[in-house]
Amino acid sequence: MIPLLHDFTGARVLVFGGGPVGARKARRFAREAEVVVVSPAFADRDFGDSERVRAAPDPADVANWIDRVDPALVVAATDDEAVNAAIADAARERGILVNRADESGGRDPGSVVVPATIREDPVVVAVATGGRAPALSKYLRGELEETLSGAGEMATVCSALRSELKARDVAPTRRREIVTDVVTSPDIWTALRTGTSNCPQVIEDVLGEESTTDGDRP
Ligand SMILES: C[C@@]1(CC(=O)O)c2cc3[nH]c(cc4nc(cc5[nH]c(cc(n2)[C@H]1CCC(=O)O)[C@@](C)(CC(=O)O)[C@@H]5CCC(=O)O)C(CC(=O)O)=C4CCC(=O)O)c(CCC(=O)O)c3CC(=O)O
Ligand SMILES: NC(=O)C1=CN([C@@H]2O[C@H](COP(=O)(O)OP(=O)(O)OC[C@H]3O[C@@H](n4cnc5c(N)ncnc54)[C@H](O)[C@@H]3O)[C@@H](O)[C@H]2O)C=CC1
Repeated sequence: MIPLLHDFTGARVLVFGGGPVGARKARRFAREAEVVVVSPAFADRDFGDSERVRAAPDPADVANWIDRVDPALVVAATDDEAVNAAIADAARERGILVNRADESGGRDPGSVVVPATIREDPVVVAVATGGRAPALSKYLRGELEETLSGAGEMATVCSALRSELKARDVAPTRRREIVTDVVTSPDIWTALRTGTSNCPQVIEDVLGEESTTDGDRP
């Protein structure tokens, strides 16, 4: 399986199953997509900003639901294996992505695994184990959260710095050196994490140093 980032803005996601797992997937996709959850019962959970429809389609009905909702992705999160299998078949026949929550390895074409995710916007890190060990994905997410602290702010600094350097016609090789120095500087990481510096301040410091260096050149 190959990790990709998929933009679900304006897309629909159809979730079958209103248990804790269906709720978790609904919350996740509702960040961007229009989510519809179909289930005979809904656990007392947060389903995010999703539409809930009370129904218990049998395996022969799921294709009709998919055709009606016309989703980009279908999630099979019921506790009924025959229903989940029918959902996967119907999605595959229609070329729609499918996430089966009740399956680990041996996945079919078009199937999607939902990774454990760390967000430090705009930085995103996803962890998966090929479906083998979801508990490990969850554990590693916890570990990585600490490592990634400040990465969002660092991304903002790099992006603004690149624009500034381009605007000043700094040569591409020199631009790369400067950005690499910033991103590998333990002092800047610490300053961003502790809030003792911020994006405009870092950029002012770096550009100040760069113009001094320029001035020193023969
Ligand atoms: C294949 C996959 C399909 C998919 O759902 O996309 C899948 C499948 C299954 N999960 C099962 C169990 C558990 N899943 C979790 C947790 C998470 N599971 C997630 C993803 C995935 N789970 C995909 C693979 C990801 C990968 O490659 O690693 C996470 C990362 C993302 C999310 O779901 O949002 C989320 C953590 C989110 C976070 O906190 O960051 C926990 C831990 C807990 O609940 O505390 C347990 C109990 C402990 C255990 O069993 O490991 C079972 C057995 C059911 C049974 O029979 O009992 C199956 C089915 C099977 O394995 O056959
Ligand atoms: N991917 C993951 O992280 C995990 C996956 N699982 C798997 O996912 C499945 C769902 O997990 P839970 O939410 O904990 O189970 P659950 O049993 O609490 O919920 C299942 C939901 O499916 C609904 N349902 C039953 N028949 C349906 C139908 N025909 N159409 C639509 N909805 C229907 C039920 O009303 C219930 O709301 C489990 O059977 C298990 O195999 C379990 C734990 C974690």
